[in-house]
Amino acid sequence: MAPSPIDVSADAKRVVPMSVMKLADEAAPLPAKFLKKASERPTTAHNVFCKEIPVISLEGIDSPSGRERIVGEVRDACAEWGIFQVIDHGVSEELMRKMMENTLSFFKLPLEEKIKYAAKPGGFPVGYASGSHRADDDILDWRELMSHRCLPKDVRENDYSLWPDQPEEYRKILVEYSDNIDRLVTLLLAVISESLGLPSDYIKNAVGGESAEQKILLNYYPQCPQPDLTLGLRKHTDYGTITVLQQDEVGGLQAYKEDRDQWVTVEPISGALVINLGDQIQILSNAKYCSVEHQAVVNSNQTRLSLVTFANPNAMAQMGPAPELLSDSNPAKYRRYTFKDYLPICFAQKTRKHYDALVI
Ligand SMILES: O=C(O)CCC(=O)C(=O)O
Ligand SMILES: [Fe+2]
Repeated sequence: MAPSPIDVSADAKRVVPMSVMKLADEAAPLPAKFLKKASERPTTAHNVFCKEIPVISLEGIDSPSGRERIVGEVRDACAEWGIFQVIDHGVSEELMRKMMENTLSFFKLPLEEKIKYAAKPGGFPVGYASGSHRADDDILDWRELMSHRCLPKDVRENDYSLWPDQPEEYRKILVEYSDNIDRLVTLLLAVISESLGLPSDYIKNAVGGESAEQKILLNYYPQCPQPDLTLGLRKHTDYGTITVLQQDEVGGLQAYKEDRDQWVTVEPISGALVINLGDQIQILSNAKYCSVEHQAVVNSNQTRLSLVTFANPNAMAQMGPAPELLSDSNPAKYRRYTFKDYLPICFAQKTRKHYDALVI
């Protein structure tokens, strides 16, 4: 008997047990595999937006007074929120729109086509997955995802077999987007360095300069028959340096405001990009800044897309609190490590606060 077209390998079968998009079309009730524990279910709706999360214009970054304002606003946003939005950031709205269109076209392909790019289980997914990319997950997330290793360039070039050849412009647009977001990341790392009183190139150098890693993750959250009982993406912190997130107009990204014990929903602002601090900034800043816990909620009548760029250190980068920030009154809170050793901690430990494993 000819193998079924989706039966591409034992690994792929484990990673892509079903299409969440297809389940969404079949409507209620929510399959039990997606039922989150009561303590993990959403408490704030996808469309109740928090107006306090800072929105920072990067216009004027090249003038001394503009830069001073931006560094000050970024310092406050990092210390108070760990998440903020940027506008006037130099990534064109046309490119952002094309990325959204291409991503949507990819997810609309038949499952047989998407599964050609199925991610292997374990670690950070590379390729397509649905519900979860972990082989051992009991409760799944209500999302499909597609993910690519984009930088450094030699990694990207080795990875093209997992880059779809349709829609036609997918690869070209993704490369352009990757390069544009990388420029923005370089700028933001300079501003964050300055906001900590460090030289502009400090963090960029600490994470491996031009050898730093970039991954782009595309999330598709179908409409969900019972959104109160599940999540599009469970709560976590991002393990890398910083994350740049483009979301559509639906809303669903939520950040946990620890001092208020409250989940707040990030308002979708056309043309804006959301910036999340990752664990590496928390550790490098010796917890002056914190990586924010966040999650994605879903809703019953709209699908949602988010395009997420992770700027991570190079695997061999030596990470730890910046010695320049330490003193007798501010001793190191975390031990030093090689970034490649951080990932197994993240994926072995099912808790969200991976950096706890490094606390001195
Ligand atoms: O879709 C979102 O808004 C959140 C995505 C996210 O946090 C992630 O992919 O790490
Ligand atoms: Fe995240």
